[in-house]
Amino acid sequence: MAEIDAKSGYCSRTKTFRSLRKSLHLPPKDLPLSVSSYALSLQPDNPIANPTAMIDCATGRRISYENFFRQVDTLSFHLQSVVGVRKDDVAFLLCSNSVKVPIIYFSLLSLGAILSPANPLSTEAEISRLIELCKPAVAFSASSTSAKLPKLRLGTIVFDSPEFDSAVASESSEIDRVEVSQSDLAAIMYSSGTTGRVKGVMVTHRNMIANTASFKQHRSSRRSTAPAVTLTMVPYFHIFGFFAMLRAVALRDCVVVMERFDLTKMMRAVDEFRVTYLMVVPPVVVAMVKGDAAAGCDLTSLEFLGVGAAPLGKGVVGAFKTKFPHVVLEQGYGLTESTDPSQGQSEGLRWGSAGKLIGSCEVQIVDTESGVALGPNQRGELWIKGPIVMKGYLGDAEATGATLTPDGWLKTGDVCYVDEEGYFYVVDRLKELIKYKGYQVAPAELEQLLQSHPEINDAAVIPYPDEVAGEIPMAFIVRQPHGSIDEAQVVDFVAAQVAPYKKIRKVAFVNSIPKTPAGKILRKTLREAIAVHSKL
Ligand SMILES: CC(C)(COP(=O)(O)OP(=O)(O)OC[C@H]1O[C@@H](n2cnc3c(N)ncnc32)[C@H](O)[C@@H]1OP(=O)(O)O)[C@@H](O)C(=O)NCCC(=O)NCCSC(=O)/C=C/c1ccc(O)cc1
Repeated sequence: MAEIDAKSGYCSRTKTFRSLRKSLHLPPKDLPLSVSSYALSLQPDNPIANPTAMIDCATGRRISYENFFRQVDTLSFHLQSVVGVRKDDVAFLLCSNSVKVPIIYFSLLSLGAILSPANPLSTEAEISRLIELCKPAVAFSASSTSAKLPKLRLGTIVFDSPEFDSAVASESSEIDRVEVSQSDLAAIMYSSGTTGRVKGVMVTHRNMIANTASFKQHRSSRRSTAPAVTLTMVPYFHIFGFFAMLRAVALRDCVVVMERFDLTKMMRAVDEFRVTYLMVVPPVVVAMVKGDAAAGCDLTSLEFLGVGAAPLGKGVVGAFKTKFPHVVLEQGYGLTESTDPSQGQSEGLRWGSAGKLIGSCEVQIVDTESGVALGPNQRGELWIKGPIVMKGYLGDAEATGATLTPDGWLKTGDVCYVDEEGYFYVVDRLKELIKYKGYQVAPAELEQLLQSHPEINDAAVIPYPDEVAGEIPMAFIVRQPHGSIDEAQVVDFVAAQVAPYKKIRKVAFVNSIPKTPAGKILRKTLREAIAVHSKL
């Protein structure tokens, strides 16, 4: 069609950018299919039959694919026949990375149960807010975190227990077949979206199938015949790590599971297990570039570094390329609400770009003032449409309506532009969010806590640039007239009530907080003041 520019994908008639990649090869929409069945159906396509499914990075223990599938089946049988898990039951998961987590995820998905994973470092108060949202029937937890969970209808399964081990090792029979539609919910993931309060993102099986299909298409350009080995240190309780693991299993990679990030151990694991793919967040790239943790390690197996969840500075990209010239560094762009709409391309990468739009999707760049859709090289809010876009926020019609348009566009809250060759660039953020080490921190949540302190009259929280973490939460505090609260007391007060990544890490005392006449905090004014101050 002449109205679509072949280089940028921009359609002058609809004012949208179309994907320049092949359409995704997706199963018919109305075919009953869970993402677990879809993932397993892709496996035989892999020309390199990889026998090992998982390696526990800490112990070197291996689980073969044969054993992995057997354990998934046995656990599914146990969950269905002993625990009583049924289709559409929500399973709340409080698990750090472990080789058992993929087994739990695949079992639950095959039963049509809905996964709802959360950060195990969350406090009891944070967890009870999530539980209120997703109303789980059952939970999975490590023994160290199970006390933070309330009593649930089908109880809590402690996965580092002898009972769990015997449940996955016992004899099992076929499960009662469960028909899962692609439009059914596969997961409820947590995000603060473009505003403060935590929301449950409804991710469907179709969303996950589309994401996996896109990844498979992307991978087909790989030339090496060595077995693909993916090391995942990013947590499986967020969409980035979840998908890194799911897609690696779908492509029959060997997955090296790292529970807790440690740079030296990660480098040694790349060497020892001949890792080809490493999925990381920007602070890890910064650490790889700076230190000498790679000294003495043979990293020649490493082909690809996938970076997501937060922006990566140009300087870091350059330094990485100098230090690891044989490794392709690809930045992707993704959010929980849309999985990943763009992926880097190994051929012709652009510095600072998050790659090109995946197949079967379209985007618009919308002027934030006028609402008019813009063309190539113009900056505006990124809107996305396609099979990867979430169903909405659980039980929150207001937030869903503010984020999804009636004709299916997802407003991302990110300011982007698409260049004349169809490359994406993320340049700013409209949403009120802090990205600490790739984790989302909602300023409004911290402000609410601060404002509850008797010695604090008013408070505002903004992102403060940090070389290692990307951004840290900084609080501006107005003391009560006779209040004497100091920096350490502010930090400790918040730290006692939130997961460690949400801690306030910098404090300034001010006389007033700049606000609009309607009382909305002018965070931009505070951010600009900080920018000027830090240049002095
Ligand atoms: C490896 C990191 C970068 C660094 O690890 P760390 O330094 O050990 O710190 P932690 O983050 O594990 O822990 C945070 C804090 O909690 C502390 N902590 C730790 N475990 C404990 C403990 N058991 N007791 C008490 N304190 C503790 C820990 O010490 C630390 O404190 P501090 O040093 O003060 O920051 C880690 O932060 C990390 O994995 N971050 C990734 C977060 C993440 O996955 N985000 C993705 C969100 S989803 C998304 O954006 C999607 C994007 C996407 C993009 C592209 C796509 O293609 C698709 C999708």
